[in-house]
Amino acid sequence: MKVKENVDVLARTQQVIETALTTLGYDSAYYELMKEPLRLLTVRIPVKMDDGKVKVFTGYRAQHNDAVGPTKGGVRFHPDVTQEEVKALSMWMSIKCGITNLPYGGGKGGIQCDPRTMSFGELERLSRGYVRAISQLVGPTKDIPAPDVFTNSQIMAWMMDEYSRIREFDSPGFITGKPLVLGGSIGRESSTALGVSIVMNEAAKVLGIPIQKARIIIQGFGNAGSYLAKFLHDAGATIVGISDAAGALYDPNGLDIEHLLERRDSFGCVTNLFPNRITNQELLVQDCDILIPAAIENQITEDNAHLIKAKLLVEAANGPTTHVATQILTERGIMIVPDVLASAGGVVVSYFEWVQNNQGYYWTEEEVNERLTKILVDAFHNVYRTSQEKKADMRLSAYMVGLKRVAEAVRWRGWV
Ligand SMILES: NC(=O)C1=CN([C@@H]2O[C@H](COP(=O)(O)OP(=O)(O)OC[C@H]3O[C@@H](n4cnc5c(N)ncnc54)[C@H](O)[C@@H]3O)[C@@H](O)[C@H]2O)C=CC1
Ligand SMILES: O=C(O)CCC(=O)C(=O)O
Repeated sequence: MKVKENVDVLARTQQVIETALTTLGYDSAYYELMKEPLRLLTVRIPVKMDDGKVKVFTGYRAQHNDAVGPTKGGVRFHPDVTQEEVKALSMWMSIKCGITNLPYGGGKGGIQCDPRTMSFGELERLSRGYVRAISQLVGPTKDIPAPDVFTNSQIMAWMMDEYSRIREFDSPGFITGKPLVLGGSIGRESSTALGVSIVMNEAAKVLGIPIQKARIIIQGFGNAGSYLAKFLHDAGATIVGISDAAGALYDPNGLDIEHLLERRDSFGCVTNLFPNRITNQELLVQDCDILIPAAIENQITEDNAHLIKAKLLVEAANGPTTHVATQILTERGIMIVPDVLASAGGVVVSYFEWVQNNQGYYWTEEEVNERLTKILVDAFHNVYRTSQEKKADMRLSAYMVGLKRVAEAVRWRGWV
């Protein structure tokens, strides 16, 4: 009987990190240091619920490596959050920051909860409780959180306010993804999607796919997926499929994106309004030129990789494709723009937000977009060139580019 592939995100990340460091010629001590976060904090957060009862939530904050600079990465609120997932997510952040030359290492946080079933007040108390629990470990020069799945600018605002109260001074640089009036950056909300479209354009040029004629499927209709649908639709592409946690919609003639954007709820759900929806798994194997997973991990596995019809897979989500699926798709000649490159636009504009907070001087939309575009176009070509030179797949190449920067900082500091 065939053994099922191990889809554990931490194990597969460690595997690629080890291969990347070995290929780059670093000795095993570098891998020993980087195969786990330097620090992982687990916290228990008591929250008074609206019915008067206390519910205790589990949360995490992982700091993968701070040799390059303070750690940086989002906080997710999701029922499936685990310690292993948060660790892997923090490692991916180190690689993203390395690829884009940001002065950060990787961090990530998460709370096991379902914000879709919680009131505004309960969410505020949970967000503030999380900050109180992790406040010793984080800060504008230590570790800077940001939004991720099911967290948004309101949650960032509560977290920033709680941190400022604890420290007794206004600390906008503690967190990014804030509302503009509290020191947010123009363009942060749409930056992950804009970044995906920038690197996708570069990949499409390499493959000779004209975006205006491309048929595109996007899995996930939240922050990343919905802005992406808008940008690509506005650029003339045909969005033939979208999905959310409730299911998926597919129309080979193109979906009415404006209507779907108007009807989606604050958790990125809209397909529940349509009786003709299909499943997320059915959507992924429909006909298209470009497939963009923008939801959660482990969506493309050994079970469906051989059925994918797209010529280009652009990973807006973190970790959507397993190790075996990466091999199958690469062998089939399908180009993968890996998560650590494709979804880096968010952290790049978060960095711009932090710089603006430190300066107290705010940039225009043109300045943000121009700088973001330059960083990501360079990053794409650096990773693509590495893949050609080393005859490596795009994921391994991205890990090599990102980890080299971390390894060099580790070496100069004399840690290894
Ligand atoms: N928001 C950001 O700045 C960044 C987000 N990302 C990644 O992009 C992906 C999406 O994040 P956001 O758009 O921010 O989150 P979001 O919370 O705004 O949207 C999540 C979307 O995924 C859908 N979803 C949730 N569970 C699902 C499931 N089991 N099956 C199918 N769909 C499901 C939701 O319905 C929603 O449409 C995540 O992997 C995240 O880590 C990466 C870089 C930055
Ligand atoms: O904006 C940030 O600092 C981090 C975004 C993030 O969590 C990610 O890229 O996965």
